[in-house]
Amino acid sequence: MVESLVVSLLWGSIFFSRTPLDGIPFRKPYLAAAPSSLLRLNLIYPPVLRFTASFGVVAACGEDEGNCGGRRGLAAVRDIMKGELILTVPKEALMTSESLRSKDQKLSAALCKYPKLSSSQVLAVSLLNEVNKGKVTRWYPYLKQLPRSYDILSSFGRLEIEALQMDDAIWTAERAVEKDKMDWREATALMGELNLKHQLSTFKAWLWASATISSRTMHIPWDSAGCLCPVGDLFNYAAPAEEPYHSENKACQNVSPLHDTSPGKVQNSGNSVEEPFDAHVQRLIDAGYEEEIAAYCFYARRNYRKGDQVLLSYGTYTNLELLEHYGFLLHENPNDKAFVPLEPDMYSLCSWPKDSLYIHQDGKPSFALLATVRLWATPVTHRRSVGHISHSGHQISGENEVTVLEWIVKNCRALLGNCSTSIEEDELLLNTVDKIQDHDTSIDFGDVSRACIIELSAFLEMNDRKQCSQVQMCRKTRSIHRWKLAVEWRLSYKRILCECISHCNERLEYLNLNELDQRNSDSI
Ligand SMILES: C[S@@+](CC[C@H](N)C(=O)[O-])C[C@H]1O[C@@H](n2cnc3c(N)ncnc32)[C@H](O)[C@@H]1O
Repeated sequence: MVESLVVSLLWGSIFFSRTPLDGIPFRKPYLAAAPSSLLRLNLIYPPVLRFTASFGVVAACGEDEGNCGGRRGLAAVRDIMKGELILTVPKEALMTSESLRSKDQKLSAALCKYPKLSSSQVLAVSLLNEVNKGKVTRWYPYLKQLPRSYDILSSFGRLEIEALQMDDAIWTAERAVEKDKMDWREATALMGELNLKHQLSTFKAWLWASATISSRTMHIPWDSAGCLCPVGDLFNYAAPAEEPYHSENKACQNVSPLHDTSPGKVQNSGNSVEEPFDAHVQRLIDAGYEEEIAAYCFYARRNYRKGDQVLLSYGTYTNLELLEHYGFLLHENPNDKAFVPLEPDMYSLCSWPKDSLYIHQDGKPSFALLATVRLWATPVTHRRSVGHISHSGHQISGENEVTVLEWIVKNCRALLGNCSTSIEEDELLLNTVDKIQDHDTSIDFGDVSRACIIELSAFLEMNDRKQCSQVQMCRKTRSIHRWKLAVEWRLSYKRILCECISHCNERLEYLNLNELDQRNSDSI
């Protein structure tokens, strides 16, 4: 049996660091110092007292705001084996639209009048309605510890969106903002009927509710909006590691934010999962709702040492998707991708879905991208006869391959050339901003472009804290954080494009050498 509750909650400043959380252990001294107490966990939400847990809750809030987005996580209080059940959260402790409306007649009656609202809109209104109740709701302790603001794309302002630089990303961010605006407008009549306080009916409040749902809900079979799961929603993310690296089968990935946690785990009599796993089955199954015991169950996806941070895979995401749904990105994300704009007639040439035509994080073009460009680079009259070669992933001819690689290089270069700053300038911007934030005033801007200076000036203005109220300071801090996320995102994207250029150039060199060898041997 899983040992009974050994949980501690600690507020400290462990993760006030710019390093990604993924893989970084919590500092053991903090963990050792953490008061192991049911009482502390009880602060989050009383029913968690009945949870089974074999990890500690380590809270780390390092910034001037109370609950700043993603600084807390869960750490093991003892060694944990891969496959062990580490947390169960009973159904009655899950916050769902259904559980909220079943205890609130007014909400239930009002919702009946708006059958066209989506599940996410219903959950957002239900969440705001619960917050509106203040201390009288049984959910108050849980609601109180939710982050006060988020950094998902729909919360980005103009400057932050423009800092993404790439058209696709800017479009994604604008679409996210628009979607939230539309959802909010459609729900305003319902919120009016519920007499929500003015500040809970604003677009800002809607953004908060929508971001809470996007970044914290977990998949449940009976509601596509998912559920909020106290304590379970403190697990931070690690990209699915055992993912076959170049798997391009998107169909079974990325099912839903937050946690694509398909149930179906095989369990043996002790609470560990049978080994060996089928890597495919293992991929996204470290948590899920289990009907038989009516609880959300969390399993360790690997072995952990005492003090390690315990991580969960929410699914397979590119950095832009992580930013869109969760408000963070990974500096080393094996599932990151870059997309180059294709020629219009390329789409009609292939049956591959558009999102399979991309460049891998290591710079290699995807199978589908290569196959498509190979066919496109073939004279129209020959395409039918060589279609099977491109579809099997082989090069059509040396000449064709050179055209393909050169086309990819040209397009990567064009994308990089369209950006107002270079990779080096982005690195410099991030370093400079860190220095400014660390109060180091001796900054050498060096030889940078005008765009870089304009962006830096905008940042300095943002960072100007003179005569700022506490609220304005918080707003500025968030804005700077989002802007940095945008710069980090475009930097990682540009690095993929650069890797791709190097990869294609190496291949071109190899092909040229081969051709030279061939010519030499022909002439002998
Ligand atoms: C389900 S919550 C996890 C708990 C959260 N850290 C907290 O303090 O409440 C998901 C959020 O945590 C943060 N997060 C999760 N994994 C992260 C990671 N690997 N790096 C940075 N932030 C992460 C992001 O803000 C994300 O939206």
